[in-house]
Amino acid sequence: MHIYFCGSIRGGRDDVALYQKIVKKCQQYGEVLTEHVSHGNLTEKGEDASLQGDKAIHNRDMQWLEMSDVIVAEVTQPSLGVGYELGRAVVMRKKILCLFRPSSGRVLSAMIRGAEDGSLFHVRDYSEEEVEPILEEFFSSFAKN
Ligand SMILES: O=c1[nH]c(=O)n([C@H]2C[C@H](O)[C@@H](COP(=O)(O)O)O2)cc1CO
Repeated sequence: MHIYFCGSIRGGRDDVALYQKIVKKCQQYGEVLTEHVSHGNLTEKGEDASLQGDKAIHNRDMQWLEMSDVIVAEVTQPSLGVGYELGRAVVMRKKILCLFRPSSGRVLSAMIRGAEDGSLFHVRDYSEEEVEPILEEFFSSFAKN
């Protein structure tokens, strides 16, 4: 299974430790194409785009999104890139799980919360210690479909 993980990069790296936990768990179920999003040494400047530029990052990520069977997004730290990826994934009719931590004090965008449709687009509120069981539940339901 190909898994596309979305997490904030230029939107801010506050949750990178949590991204690592999510990616590690997802790797029990398949190949995470965007493992770099969870790397501790990736700063909010983003990947080194000096050679090919942001267009190369965008085009590679859109190819990976097309290849993916499932999208897992940590959406607590707001990120334009993650919002864009999710919008594109909806058009591609991918199965999507968005994870949000209300303990952050933030209120999730209506464009994400309101996209929940009970079949392809799922939004789960969670606290950090629940993340692994939530992913287990999500991937086991995915295997049945
Ligand atoms: O260097 C990058 N590499 C990359 O893969 N992305 C993708 C993956 C992330 O899920 C998402 C983060 O977007 P943003 O940088 O706007 O927070 O965009 C984004 C950047 C920088 O915008």
